Amino acid sequence: MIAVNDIHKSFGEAHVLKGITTTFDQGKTNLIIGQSGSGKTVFIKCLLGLFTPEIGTISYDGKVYTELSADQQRELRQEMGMVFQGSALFDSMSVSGNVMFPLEMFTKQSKSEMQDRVDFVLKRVNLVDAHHKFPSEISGGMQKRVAIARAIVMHPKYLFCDEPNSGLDPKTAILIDNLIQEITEEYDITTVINTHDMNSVMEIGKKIIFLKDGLKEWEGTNKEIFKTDNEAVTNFVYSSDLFKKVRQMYIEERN
Ligand SMILES: Nc1ncnc2c1ncn2[C@@H]1O[C@H](COP(=O)(O)OP(=O)(O)OP(=O)(O)O)[C@@H](O)[C@H]1O
Repeated sequence: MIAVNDIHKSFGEAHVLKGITTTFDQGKTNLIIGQSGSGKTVFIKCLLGLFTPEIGTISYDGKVYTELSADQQRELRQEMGMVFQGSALFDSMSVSGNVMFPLEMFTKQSKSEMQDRVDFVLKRVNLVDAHHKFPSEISGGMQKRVAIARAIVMHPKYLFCDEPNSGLDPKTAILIDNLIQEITEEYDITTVINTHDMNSVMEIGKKIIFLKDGLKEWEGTNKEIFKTDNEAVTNFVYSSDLFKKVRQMYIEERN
């Protein structure tokens, strides 16, 4: 579990995060949503330890990041997996090489141990015949699977995903969402996803944090977001007529 307590982050005069308090539960897909510029990326970078909040604390299963030694912080960061927007694979490395990279960097495992683990995670993300291919030779959806395999290869306790569905068609996006949710539950990972995808909100939003102007405007589940009267949330989530109709039908069905 990650506990965030009143964090503030500024850049010069710009006060970007203005006191956010929340928790992200283990074994759940936790989503951060909000308009462009609301502070989602800065928030996820604070969770990754890439930015240090000036005020407030972030603790990871009871360990407060800023109270750890440099070595302990490094160890904690090795427990974090990251799926970057656009996958961020190394173009010059094969699929297998990309997934093996963190093991080569951070462990002293033998080549055959590493290969076994790579084979296991690639199989887990349903990529069996792609080991020797290069990123440019596989589809965007397959690239995401490789990025997920690379993010979980070190058995992370925490998984962060920045816009995991960007650039994917709706059907592939659903498959990737489902994969992230399955992996989160199967390995009991605390997963935090920064997303603009309303389908993800509805389908895998076990906990949703809505940021507005650097503050937590609302939090709840995907069931509760259907019913909320919070105007900022409804204007954002139901900005399209289709979603407005879906919400209306859902409310009528339940009355
Ligand atoms: N390194 C930085 N230096 C100065 N200002 C920054 C920095 N990073 C982010 N900001 C500012 O913080 C604010 C929030 O940015 P952030 O990227 O977190 O928004 P976001 O919600 O992720 O937006 P989007 O959905 O478009 O990615 C913006 O006004 C941005 O200009």
